[in-house]
Amino acid sequence: MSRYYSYINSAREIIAAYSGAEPFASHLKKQFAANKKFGSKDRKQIAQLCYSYFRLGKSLQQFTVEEKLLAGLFLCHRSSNDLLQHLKPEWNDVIETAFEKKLQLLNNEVHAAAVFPFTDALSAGIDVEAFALSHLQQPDLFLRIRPRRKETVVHQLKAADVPFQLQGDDTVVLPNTTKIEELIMLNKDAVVQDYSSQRVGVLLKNLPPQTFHPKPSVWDCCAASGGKSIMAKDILGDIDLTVSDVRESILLNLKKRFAEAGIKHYNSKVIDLSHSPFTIHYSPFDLIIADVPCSGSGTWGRTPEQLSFFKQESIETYSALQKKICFNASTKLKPGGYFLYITCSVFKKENEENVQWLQDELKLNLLKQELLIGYTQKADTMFAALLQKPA
Ligand SMILES: C[S@@+](CC[C@H](N)C(=O)[O-])C[C@H]1O[C@@H](n2cnc3c(N)ncnc32)[C@H](O)[C@@H]1O
Repeated sequence: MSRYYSYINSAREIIAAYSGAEPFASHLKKQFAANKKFGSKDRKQIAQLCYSYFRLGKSLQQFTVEEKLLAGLFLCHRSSNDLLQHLKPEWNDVIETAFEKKLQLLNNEVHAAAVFPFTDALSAGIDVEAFALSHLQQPDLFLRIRPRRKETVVHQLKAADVPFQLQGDDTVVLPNTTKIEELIMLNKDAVVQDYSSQRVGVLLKNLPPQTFHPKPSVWDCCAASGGKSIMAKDILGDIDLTVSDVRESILLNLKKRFAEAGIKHYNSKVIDLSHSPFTIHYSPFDLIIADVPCSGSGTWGRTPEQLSFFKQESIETYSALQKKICFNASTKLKPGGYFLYITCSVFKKENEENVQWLQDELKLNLLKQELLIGYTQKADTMFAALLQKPA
């Protein structure tokens, strides 16, 4: 059997063994670890086959897995590929051709509703066709340069001779394959942060700083590894920062990252905000950042297996959890304080419908809400809303 058939077989077996219970990246890692025969070139090719397959979502159901693997490789890539050249040369010959022409070659059977089947649940303002088909491309890697580190970062990227683009004042766009941790001091000089996530910062930049005495007290109540906290510190300057998340192991990652970022003074606590009551020191807060757990549907370009494995019923479960977290967190907001609600979801039940609930049930005033469209820029799509508690 040629090595190309062997790649196809391996990809087919790895996909067949995947249940959707964990991220596909973890499954793939375990499969490769259990199968030492794969060298790094083999792993790269097999991973590319699997990811391209998942990018097609529920399209081409009538194809065999082998045909779908090849179709994925053909549609999701724009440069010649040895495997395709060997097994489907007529497609490899036209791999650089316009996307619409490639779709025609597949009888237009790869279309929006087949790639992304949850279109009726989308937030307002999403171009269904463009959003769904954006999943066929791997998103870029984005960095947010930290204050006063631009020269250093640009110098290091130039010295490493990697292709990069500066976007706006402090965003760097890189190919997703860049091993950025080997090139710059991550977290000290720049953080890996999607472009849309960086745009949430605009809402923080517009807060009136003179209203906080002596400095803003901020609680990042779903902090994970602290991406939004580091951004809040970079934008708001000297803040009294409290971080919490549901598990200690998550906060351990945050502590490591904060040490690299030079953030020394903060309070941290494990809090499960789906339960009440709970205690937290230093409350009430001037600003609560609620970057809530969500479907992640705005980021499936990075986890395309979700296009096949996500269950629409989960949207309701996430929406209910988000309401609980917001209800509990908002009890620690000062009168006149700000509540920043964030998701990386494209579903209205997690976005504008929850913001309506925050207004109706928690009596918060909406200052601004925005769907942060990323699919036109090879970035994630997110949603953010800034609300204020009446004084
Ligand atoms: C979208 S992530 C936050 C990302 C983070 N703000 C950042 O910028 O890196 C959501 C976080 O909510 C946490 N979470 C999930 N359930 C929770 C709960 N019941 N109470 C508090 N946090 C929870 C998750 O552990 C996860 O870290």
